[in-house]
Amino acid sequence: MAPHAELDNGTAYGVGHTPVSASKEDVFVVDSPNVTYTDSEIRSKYTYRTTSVVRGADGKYVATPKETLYDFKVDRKVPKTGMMLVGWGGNNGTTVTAGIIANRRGLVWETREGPRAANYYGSVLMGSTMKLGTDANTMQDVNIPFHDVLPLVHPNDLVIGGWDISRMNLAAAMDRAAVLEPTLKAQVKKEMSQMVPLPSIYYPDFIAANQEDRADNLIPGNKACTAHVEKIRQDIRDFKAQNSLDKVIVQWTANTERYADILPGVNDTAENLLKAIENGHEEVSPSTVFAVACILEKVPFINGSPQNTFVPGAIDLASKHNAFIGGDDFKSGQTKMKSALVDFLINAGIKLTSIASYNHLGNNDGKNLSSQKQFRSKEISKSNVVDDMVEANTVLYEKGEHPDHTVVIKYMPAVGDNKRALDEYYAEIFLGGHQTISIFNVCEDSLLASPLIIDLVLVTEIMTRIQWRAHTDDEFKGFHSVLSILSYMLKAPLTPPGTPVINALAKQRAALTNILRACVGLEPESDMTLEHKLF
Ligand SMILES: NC(=O)c1ccc[n+]([C@@H]2O[C@H](COP(=O)([O-])OP(=O)(O)OC[C@H]3O[C@@H](n4cnc5c(N)ncnc54)[C@H](O)[C@@H]3O)[C@@H](O)[C@H]2O)c1
Ligand SMILES: O=P([O-])([O-])O[C@@H]1[C@@H](O)[C@H](O)[C@@H](O)[C@H](O)[C@@H]1O
Repeated sequence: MAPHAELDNGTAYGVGHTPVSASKEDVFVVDSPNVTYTDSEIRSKYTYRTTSVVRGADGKYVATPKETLYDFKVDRKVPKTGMMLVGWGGNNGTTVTAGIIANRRGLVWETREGPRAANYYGSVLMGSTMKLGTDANTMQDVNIPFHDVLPLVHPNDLVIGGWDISRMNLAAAMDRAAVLEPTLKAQVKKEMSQMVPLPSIYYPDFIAANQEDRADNLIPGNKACTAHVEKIRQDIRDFKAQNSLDKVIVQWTANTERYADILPGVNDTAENLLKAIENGHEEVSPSTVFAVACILEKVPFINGSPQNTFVPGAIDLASKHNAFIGGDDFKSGQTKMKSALVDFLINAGIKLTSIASYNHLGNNDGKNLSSQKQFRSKEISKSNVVDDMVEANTVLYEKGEHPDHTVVIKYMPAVGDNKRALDEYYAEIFLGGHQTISIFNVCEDSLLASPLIIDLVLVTEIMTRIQWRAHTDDEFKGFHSVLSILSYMLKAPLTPPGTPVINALAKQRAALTNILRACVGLEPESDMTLEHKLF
């Protein structure tokens, strides 16, 4: 094998060699002096290119191209991974569980439109592709399944468990959810009937009073306490041991809670939050107790609902423990469409002036959201999704100017999980004209959200196997504990304190794609295709 170029800090990279250890499962191998494969890891030396801008006294910007050298290291061993859902007995929890079982067993079931086979449509990792590069001979794009970019966990291999305040087993809860075809349910019923959610914590003031009738599977105590944190931690350890897992990822897919007040001395720092829990402070929510338990257990915790689970004290605690957290609020249908459409309109130079965003739905989530405090949490996450795109366009919008934006959600039991979203986008166009876009979008909410739960687990899990260092440093470390890379799947992306929130859907997907590409030494996806323009 050709000699390795020894780099200052002892990292060896091949020099013009053919990688010898890319495993047979790999769809591709990167042949570069900056990428080295061993049986246990992929190492890459990555040049991160940005543009640093300063504004001179004359008001002119000075843009300076900047290069930063990073080393990335990916652990290639795919761990046996558990996914524990808080709210496992809900519409999303039962649907994602049935969906993974159906895929694992390759099930086919009869429907009115004929037979349907299990799939992972709606998962960006399992259902989409990324451009690997250009065919050296035909000059055509070569695209690969997104899932193949790095050695990711396969959802079929996930071991699933979780908690619910309702004791209903997963088969009965699946019937209660009324999401799936009877012919599919019949095939997974037996296996799911053996799945029973662990008892959970229930602090009535945080979710709608109309949820009380399901609360029959409770850990004693109706406000935060250290015992609750320790019980959840023990549940996680027990689940991991009983299933011989290497890793566990926890997600909140329980009901939307009201916002917690941010109180100095209570939840503003890690120390105060732990003290508040010890003292049974009533402003600490169940979701924050779960987050604290996961952080202390160093198990990643993702919030799929819109409430402010990650109060400043929780973010501080995660950072101190180098524990991954991510959120908020799955971005499944109406908002996903909004983040793409607003991106398109504003970046086409069309001045969006109002967004009317209405929907009605009849599932239990909608029932919980019929309570004003819980709706307010959702209204915030559904409203803020346009802010970055508006603020970035100073040609269309004055500072502080933004489109009118209203969000309405109504509970209409008859339509069940099949939410009806009606949107109107109203914009100013050339020479005083207007464009009005009206959308009627039936979102089968749980069938749209479940693939996101899978993507969130798979991306979070690989992030626990990626380390980085500045090329001149000796020590590798993990990404920041707040996983903003998850933003594509979330309405209100949580980002490291002080960093910008990106909601534009295309940018979010590009960030996810290009960070994972960098970990195997590949340049960011470029649509310049100069090879097709300069000849
Ligand atoms: N498309 C979608 O379905 C979608 C999109 C974005 C966000 N969400 C959010 O995901 C969450 C779940 O949605 P869903 O449709 O599955 O709702 P759901 O009401 O069907 O399920 C929620 C489950 O959480 C349980 N629960 C409530 N409090 C709990 C606690 N403290 N501990 C454990 N379990 C608890 C409930 O018993 C219920 O089974 C909601 O907050 C919803 O706003 C859903
Ligand atoms: O993701 P999305 O379709 O924009 O938003 C949805 C809302 O429209 C719906 O009312 C709510 O019940 C779901 O939890 C979800 O938040």
